[in-house]
Amino acid sequence: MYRVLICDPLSEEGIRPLLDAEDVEAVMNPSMSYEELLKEVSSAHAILVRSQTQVTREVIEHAKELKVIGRAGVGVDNIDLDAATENGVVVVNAPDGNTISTAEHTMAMLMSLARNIPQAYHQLQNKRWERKKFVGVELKNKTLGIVGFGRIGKEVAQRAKGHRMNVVAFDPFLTKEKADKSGVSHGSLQEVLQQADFLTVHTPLIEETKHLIDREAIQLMKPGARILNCARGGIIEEDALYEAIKSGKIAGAALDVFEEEPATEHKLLTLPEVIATPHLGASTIEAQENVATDVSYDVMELLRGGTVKHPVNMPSVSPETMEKISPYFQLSERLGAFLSRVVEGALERVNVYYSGDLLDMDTMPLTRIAVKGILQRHIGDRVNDVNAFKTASDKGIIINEHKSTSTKGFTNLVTIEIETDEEKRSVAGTLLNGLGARIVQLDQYSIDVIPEGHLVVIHHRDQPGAIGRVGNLLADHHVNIATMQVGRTILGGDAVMILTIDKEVEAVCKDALSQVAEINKVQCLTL
Ligand SMILES: NC(=O)C1=CN([C@@H]2O[C@H](COP(=O)(O)OP(=O)(O)OC[C@H]3O[C@@H](n4cnc5c(N)ncnc54)[C@H](O)[C@@H]3O)[C@@H](O)[C@H]2O)C=CC1
Ligand SMILES: O=C(O)C(=O)COP(=O)(O)O
Repeated sequence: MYRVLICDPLSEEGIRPLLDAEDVEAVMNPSMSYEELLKEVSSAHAILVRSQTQVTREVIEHAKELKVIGRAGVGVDNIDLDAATENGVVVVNAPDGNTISTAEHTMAMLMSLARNIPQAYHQLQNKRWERKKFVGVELKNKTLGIVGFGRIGKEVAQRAKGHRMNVVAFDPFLTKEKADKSGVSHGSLQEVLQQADFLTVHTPLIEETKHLIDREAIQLMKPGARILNCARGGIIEEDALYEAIKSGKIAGAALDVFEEEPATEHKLLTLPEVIATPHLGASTIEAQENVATDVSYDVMELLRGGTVKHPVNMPSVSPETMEKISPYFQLSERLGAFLSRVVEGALERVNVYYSGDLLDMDTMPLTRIAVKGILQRHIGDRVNDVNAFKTASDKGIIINEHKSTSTKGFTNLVTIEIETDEEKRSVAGTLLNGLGARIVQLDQYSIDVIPEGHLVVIHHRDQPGAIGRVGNLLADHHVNIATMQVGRTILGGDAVMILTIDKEVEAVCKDALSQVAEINKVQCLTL
C-alpha cells in the first residue's frame, strides 16, 4: 500500500484515479502545516503539492520511505531539488496543463493594466464615478517585450499578436529562425528592455533569473513603460520596481506573484499604479484538472515501477527509447552488481561499453542503472536511478559511457569495466533472444552464466581434480550445484569457475574452499 500525502488544494476530479486506486492510501490535508507535514511525511511514499507547500531539505530528510514528490504545476522552486536528488527522491511536475490558463491570465492582467480596470472598479465600489482619472492606453501598435519564450511566453505572444501588438522576445534558446516562425522579433535582453511598452517575464525562477529585471534593467526601459509578472516573484527586483513606479519611470505593474507569498502586506500593493492577483495564473477548473491528472499519473507510475512522463531531477526518456532499452535494464543492473562484488579495492572509474543493437540507442539510462547496481554493494538502497550519477560523482568516481563496434559475435553486448586503486576488472553480458540475460565474459574468460540467485566465483589453477574437489566440498556442506561454468585461456593456466547454487554458502564452507591447493580466491555473492 502506498501512502500519498496531498498537501495543497488539488482538483479532486484530477486526482480521482489516485484516490480510487486500491494500492493507494491517500492522506488529504490541503492546509497541512509545516509541523504536520514533518510528522506525516515520515511514512509517506509520495507527496503531492502545488506552490504553497515548502518541501525543504528537512522535510525530505524526515521522509524515510519517500519515492516521489509530485508538483501539480510547473514551478518547482518550492522543492529542494538537490535534497531530493541526494536522497534518491524523484520529482515530477505537470508542465503542460496550466500553460493556457496562465497565458490567458497574463492577457487579463495586460488589459486590466492598460485600462485601469481594477482601480476603476474599486472606485465604483466606493460609489465614485471617476472617468478622467482612468484614461488608459491601447495595446494596438504597442510593443510587448517577452522575456522567456517557453510554453507560456509563446502563448502570450500569439494572443498579443491578436491585439495587433508588436512582439519582441528574448530567450537563450530562441534563434532568429524560431522567432520568425512564431511571427515575433528576436532581440537580446537589452533590446527587449529598450523596445518594450509592456514587459512580461515568463522564465523559471533560478539563480540566473533571480532579479533579472533589476535597477539597471529598468533604467534601460522607456519612460512610462509597464511591467507584468505572472511567472515567479523574484525575477523582478521588487524594491527596484517600487522605486521606479514611485519616480514615475514605470507607469504601472501587474503582479500575480511575489518574492514572499502570501503577500497581503506588500508595499507594492500600496501603489495605485500596481494591480495584483494572489498567484491565480493556474487557477482555473481546466488547468487544475489537467495538472492534477498529469501528476497523479506520474506519481502512480513511479510508485508502481513504471516510467514517468515529466521527471524534473532526472533526464526524461522518450517512450520510443524506453521501449527499446527497457529489456536491458535488469542485465545492466545485474552486471554492475556482479562486478562490484568481485572487484577489490576502492572504486575510481567505471567504463560502460555498448555494442551491437545498442550502438544507436540512448543508453544513458542503462548506464545510470549499471552504476546503481555497482554502488548498491556499499550504499544499499540509498542509491537509486535518480541519484546514481550524483552519488558516484560525490564519491569522486568517474563514469564514462562508450559505444563499441566489438560485439564478440553477440547481437547486443553490455560491457562494464571497473578500475579501482588495486585492479581493473570487466564483465560482459548479453540478452539472448527468448532466453534472457547471460554473463558471457569475466575479464579474459568466456563463460555462460545466468546473472541471478546465489553465485560462487572461484579463481583457480587449471589442474586435474580442482573441479571435483569443489563439487565434493560443496556436497559435504549440503550445497546443491545448479550450474557450473569453467573458463580458461591456456591449458594449465589461471582459470575461473562460476557456480550457481541453490542456497547461500556459509562461512565455513567458503573457508574450506579457500583451503583447496589449486584455488586462489573464492567469492560468494547473491544477485
Ligand atoms: N502564476 C502562475 O500561477 C503560474 C506561473 N508559472 C510560471 O511561469 C514560468 C514559465 O512557465 P513555462 O512557460 O511553463 O516554462 P517553460 O520552461 O516552458 O519556459 C521558460 C522559458 O524561460 C527561458 N529562460 C530561462 N532562463 C532565461 C533567461 N535568463 N532569460 C530569458 N529566458 C530564460 C527558458 O529557456 C524557457 O524557454 C515559470 O516560472 C512557472 O513557474 C507557470 C504556471 C502558472
Ligand atoms: O505552475 C506553476 O508554476 C504555478 O505557479 C502554479 O502555482 P499553483 O499550483 O497555482 O500554486
